[in-house]
Amino acid sequence: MTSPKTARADTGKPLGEFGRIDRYFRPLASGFPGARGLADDAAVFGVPPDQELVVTTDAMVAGVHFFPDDAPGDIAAKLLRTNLSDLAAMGAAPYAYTLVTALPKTVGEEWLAGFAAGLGEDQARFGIALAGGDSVSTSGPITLSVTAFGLVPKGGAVPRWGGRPGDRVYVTGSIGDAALGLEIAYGTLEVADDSARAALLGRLRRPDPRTTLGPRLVGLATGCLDVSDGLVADLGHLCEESGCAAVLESGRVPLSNAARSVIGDDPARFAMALTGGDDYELLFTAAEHAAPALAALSAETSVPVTAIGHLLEGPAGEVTVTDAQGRILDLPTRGWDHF
Ligand SMILES: Nc1ncnc2c1ncn2[C@@H]1O[C@H](COP(=O)(O)OP(=O)(O)O)[C@@H](O)[C@H]1O
Ligand SMILES: Cc1ncc(C[n+]2csc(CCOP(=O)(O)OP(=O)(O)O)c2C)c(N)n1
Ligand SMILES: [Mg+2]
Ligand SMILES: [Mg+2]
Ligand SMILES: [Mg+2]
Repeated sequence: MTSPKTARADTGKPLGEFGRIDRYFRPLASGFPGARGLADDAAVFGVPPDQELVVTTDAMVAGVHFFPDDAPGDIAAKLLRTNLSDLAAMGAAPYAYTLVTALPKTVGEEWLAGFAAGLGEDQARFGIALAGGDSVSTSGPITLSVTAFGLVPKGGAVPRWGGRPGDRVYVTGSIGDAALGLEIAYGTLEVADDSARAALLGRLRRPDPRTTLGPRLVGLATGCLDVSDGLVADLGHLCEESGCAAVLESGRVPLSNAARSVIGDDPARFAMALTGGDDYELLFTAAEHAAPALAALSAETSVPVTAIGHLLEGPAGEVTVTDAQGRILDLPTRGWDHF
């Protein structure tokens, strides 16, 4: 069903709530009939009979998740991608999303135009459409939330709690870039090499959700989640839910060239990489016999998959981090906690 509505003409006057929806958000919903042209009270969409809907919500607040003066297109990309990362962690393919914007009255149309353009680019990149949302004003900082809907074969969603003692622990891509990028953004880490600096800041601002690899883990991974709070903290979450413990061999944790050069032999920076979060890589477990299939999947999708440890019987949630010599590495924290 398509909406009879089209964007209003530009009259030069402030657009107001509905004018903004018309101009900036309606075009993002045009490819998705269930959005009903953003002209109805709600969206309506079905699910193919052999699939299930996977639903995830994440919010972002200026000053907490991004800097208030970050480019609006980057903010949009991070907002959508962090949610796509949660879909990937469930083994779900992107389908549709809803958007809540709570904006201070000082946020103008230039910001909104950049934000909507960023959403549009990523919608095309990841194959997802806007289905609806809400627009409110706030006397606080910019606050944004996306609810993402994904599709997974019935019964196939990969749980956090499927890990079993003896399983290997794997991570995609590389870890720590965003955490180092955050230190650069705060001005607490000096990086002279421009390309390393740009690479680390880039991973902070525009994470790379593993939307292609995630759905391929259905039936292969025993447990999975995405790394948002920090590698050690999130492995702890998987272990808590799986009722077991883990050993994380820190010497095996994949680092980008930029991260490796910035970390050097500084243990504090290495700890930052292991616990800083914002990675949006997939952290998953699989039985030992799945190793050849995972190697083939990694080659096929061009997404690095690295074995970094294993699960074992032990107190639920306990993560022992070892160094390259097998000694226990003491970390100041496991990861991000909002409270
Ligand atoms: N305010 C809330 N109301 C309901 N469920 C919540 C709330 N906050 C978190 N959760 C749920 O708690 C679990 C852990 O949340 P979270 O750590 O944010 O997961 P993730 O890192 O994947 O976003 C998720 O299942 C999430 O849906
Ligand atoms: C300005 C700024 N300060 C700090 C951070 C770091 N940071 C903020 S929240 C967070 C954890 C992930 O966010 P959360 O809301 O916990 O996402 P979820 O775990 O629900 O996916 C991190 C690492 C940041 N990205 N930007
Ligand atoms: Mg969350
Ligand atoms: Mg998650
Ligand atoms: Mg979190």
